[in-house]
Amino acid sequence: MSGDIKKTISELHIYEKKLLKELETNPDATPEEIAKNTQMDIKSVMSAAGSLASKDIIEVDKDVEEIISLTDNGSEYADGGLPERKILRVLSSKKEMNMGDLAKDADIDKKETNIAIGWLVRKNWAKINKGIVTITEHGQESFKILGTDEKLLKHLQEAKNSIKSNLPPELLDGFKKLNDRKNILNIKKNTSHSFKILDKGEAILKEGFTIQKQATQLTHQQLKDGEWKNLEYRPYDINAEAPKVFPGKKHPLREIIDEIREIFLNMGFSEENGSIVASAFWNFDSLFQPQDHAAREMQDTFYVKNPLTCDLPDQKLVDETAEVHNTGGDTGSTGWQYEWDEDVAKQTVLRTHTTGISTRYLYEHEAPFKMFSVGRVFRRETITYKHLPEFHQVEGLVGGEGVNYQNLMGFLKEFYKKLGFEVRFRPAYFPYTYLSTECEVYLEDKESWIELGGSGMFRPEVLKPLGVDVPVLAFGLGIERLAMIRYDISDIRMLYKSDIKWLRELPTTNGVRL
Ligand SMILES: N[C@@H](Cc1ccccc1)C(=O)O
Repeated sequence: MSGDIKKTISELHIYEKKLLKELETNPDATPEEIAKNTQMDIKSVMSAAGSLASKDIIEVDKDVEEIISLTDNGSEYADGGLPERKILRVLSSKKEMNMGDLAKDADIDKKETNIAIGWLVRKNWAKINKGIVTITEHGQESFKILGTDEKLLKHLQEAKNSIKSNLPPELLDGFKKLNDRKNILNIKKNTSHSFKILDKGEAILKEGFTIQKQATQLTHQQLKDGEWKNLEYRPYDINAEAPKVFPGKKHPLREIIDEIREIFLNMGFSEENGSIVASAFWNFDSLFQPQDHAAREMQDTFYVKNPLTCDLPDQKLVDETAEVHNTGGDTGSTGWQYEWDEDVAKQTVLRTHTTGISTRYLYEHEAPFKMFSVGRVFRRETITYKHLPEFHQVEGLVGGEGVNYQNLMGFLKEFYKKLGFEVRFRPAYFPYTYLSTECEVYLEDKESWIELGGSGMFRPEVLKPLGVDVPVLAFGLGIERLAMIRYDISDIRMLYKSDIKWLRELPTTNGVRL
């Protein structure tokens, strides 16, 4: 028991202790008095009391008092009498009268007269016949005796404010009568609290405690001079509500991009960047995309006006690219069998994929290759829940002796696994790869597979002109769709909406709401 009490004491807040001590010396103190004596504000007193009550240390009683006073109308009745009394008074000397005269003599208005007469008739103090009112014998006898309602009127007029529970019991009946009539009484409710120490509170007081400010922080000095040993410590309240704070944080899309970059860097890839404005040569021709390919048509590609054209790379590369397009050169292919047009290759485009970075990288570097790049790409797409005209891709390639299609599947599987996705592969077609494959992931709520990106082994028609004679695997994967699944959003546009509520509430990848 004593152990329990000690534990309870150690968990008491300083306000609770102050309140308890005050009640010990001043058991009947009101909350206001306690507030004054302990120099707490009334709110703290009440919350400390509530807290003590919840631990069965004290009891909090609530008392509601009804304070009764007279309205102006009620005051008038107290002075001059109730309307029915006035009428009875007039009738007692005149015996019978018509209603109009009665109202005039009694000095009350018609409506009140009617009500009062109705009341007198019901009590058998008066009778009415064809508009003539007469007093009964019973009325004659009793008109001088005041009713309890009239006595209460007098009482209230003298007392001004009366507490209902203090009224003389014989007047309570009068209260009911007056309260049933409108506009005579004002009733105000006053709530007051009183406290009572319970057994557990007594035990705590018996055990004794000091009221000491509880320490929440230690100073260097307190540690040094040993004062920390004498301090009373404020216990932790792990249930206390903490304010929500929303400090700045990375945009979810940026976060997933950085995570992707980290995965590739960890897998030994080096990072490359390119410009979003590119020549058709790098974006299409270097990838053996025929110059009449559908993707180059206006509905898919944004062509740039300024600069309208780009310089082509050095002539040897241009010539070999042209040759491959026209005849296949010495790649074993027949090419596209047309007249490759330099002017088409010079056009400026907003890159439609990041794969142009890959061909350029292969041209500018020596094998072995292991490179990735993250960037924005642009396509004239109709906006839907899974399509945006501008989105991010992560592009990558691995090239060297012995690199093969199985390695490609291995890299992709590994990459998606690290991000937390299970993917499936299906055969696909790209003009620049063979074999080619597309990765897909299942969307639960749409009940469909969604394409995440393409990949394949670069064709000799691509590699030869670039001067590469080792096999190269390559991939280009969409990022927004991954973000959609990761953040469980059903519409890709959410990523660009700047919906501050969503951005704030969304936990960061490591689960912290930061
Ligand atoms: N460029 C393709 C993806 C891809 C990259 C590399 C090789 C094969 C396919 C796309 O944007 O969909």
